[in-house]
Amino acid sequence: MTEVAQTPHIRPTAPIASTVLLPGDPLRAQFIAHTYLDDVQQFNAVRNMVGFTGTYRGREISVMGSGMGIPSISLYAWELIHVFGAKRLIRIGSCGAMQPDLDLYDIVIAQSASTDSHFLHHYNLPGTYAPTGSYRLLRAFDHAASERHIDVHVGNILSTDVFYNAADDVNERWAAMGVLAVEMESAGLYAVAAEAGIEALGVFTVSDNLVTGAKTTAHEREQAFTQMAELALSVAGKDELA
Ligand SMILES: O=P(O)(O)O[C@H]1O[C@H](CO)[C@@H](O)[C@H]1O
Ligand SMILES: O=c1cc[nH]c(=O)[nH]1
Repeated sequence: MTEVAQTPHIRPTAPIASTVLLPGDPLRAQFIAHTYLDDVQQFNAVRNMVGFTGTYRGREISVMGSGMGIPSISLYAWELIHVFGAKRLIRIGSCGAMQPDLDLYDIVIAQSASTDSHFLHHYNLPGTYAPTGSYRLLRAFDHAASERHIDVHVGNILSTDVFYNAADDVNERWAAMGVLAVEMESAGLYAVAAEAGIEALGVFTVSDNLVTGAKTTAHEREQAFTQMAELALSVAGKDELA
């Protein structure tokens, strides 16, 4: 009998699709799987980092929590790619807007992800690497959004290691460089995907605005980011990306 591959963090009890949506919050993964996918099977429960596979408009798609921060998403992304054959990883996260004109629930797409993390140093490159999202996925998202008359903000975001920063001017300094919003994973995801030669993109719903102080609740962050989930599913379900 062939043994099913497993890792310290993923012990599959069902197939894993080649396209995986990755919200940070495992309960957001569960909500999306049960709200949108047909024939859902849970494939992972290790550490309660639940993952599910089902079909969306007939195409197999998985959705799994990535946890918070680059150390967490990078190990799940690495295992999904190198052990379970994932070809497209789409992060669907929440972000804090750094620009005043971004409203709660606006959609941000990370063309690139600046970072204050040291994670990229382990690639030992002779310069500063620029983590970049997949242009093909970005174009598909942009297209899907304009078909639905949804405005998206596309640009550079910050993937930070520090949610509660002791210095009080960091957000303004990144914002002055045109950075749209802050989250905590995409720079690591983009690097892991780039090294493996697969596609990745980070898409976000604005959960709070660091300039105006507006914010959503934990429950809204789990269950109310439906526009982003629907966009991601429509892109993941496209034949031309398979
Ligand atoms: O809502 P998720 O996808 O977890 O994303 C954001 O929220 C968490 C912080 O609250 C970090 O993981 C950050 O990147
Ligand atoms: O990482 C994050 C995510 C949402 N809002 C923030 O301020 N930071």
